[in-house]
Amino acid sequence: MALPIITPLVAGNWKMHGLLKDLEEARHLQALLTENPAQAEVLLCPPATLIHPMTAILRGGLVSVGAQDCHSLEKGAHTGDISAKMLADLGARYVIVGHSERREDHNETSEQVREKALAAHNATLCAIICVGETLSQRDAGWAEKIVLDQLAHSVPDGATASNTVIAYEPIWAIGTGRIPKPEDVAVMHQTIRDHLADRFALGDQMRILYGGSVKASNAHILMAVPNVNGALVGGSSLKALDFNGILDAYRSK
Ligand SMILES: O=C[C@H](O)COP(=O)(O)O
Repeated sequence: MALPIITPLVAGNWKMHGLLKDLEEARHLQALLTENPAQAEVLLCPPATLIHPMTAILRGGLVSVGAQDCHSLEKGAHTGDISAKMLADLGARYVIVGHSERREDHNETSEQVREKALAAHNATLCAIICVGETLSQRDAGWAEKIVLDQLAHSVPDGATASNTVIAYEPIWAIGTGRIPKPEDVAVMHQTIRDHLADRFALGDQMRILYGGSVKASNAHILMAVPNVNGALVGGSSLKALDFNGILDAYRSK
């Protein structure tokens, strides 16, 4: 049977980095992509403070804008929180939910992540749902069990290939410069693919990103692993030239 054609997604997560002056990097990235397009969808997820000005700068171009988190409710008395509907109102098209930094810093459970993903869907945003194991869980041989449990509880039943993206991020690879062996990435992405294909009608077409210390020098190896349909990039997404180097994995030589 022929494999489905999946458009890869390369998403930059700026985390808590970026002031107004850094929008210049988004403008530069857009110019680099216009000059030399990549065979991938490209997304930047800046802090909430930059979503609106970034969408204004990137409007009509090749780079979409997303957010890094949302509340599970549409509105209400939740000081400091932002709803998915508000993010859509600003021009965001995606929202990351369940990043390991939020699971850790804010004690977010998979059940809460699922509610946030549902809120994203209801606001017509695509949810990028993050999963991944710690180093001790991997060393104990539990990595796949942990990720399958996170998927079972974090991905809502209404997920489709157009409203949901899965990002596999081994926590020990985030910001450390360490990456898993490509064969280990292949095993985990196949495990995730099997789960999605069993559960969802078009689960074989849902994008599965790899995240954790992706940079220009390793992207071509990681992006060539079967069932890796793009990347979730942290540190190397902050500078246009670094991010553009990763996109070379999706340009013809
Ligand atoms: O969201 C992005 C990931 O946490 C990866 O971050 P990193 O590329 O800095 O390792």
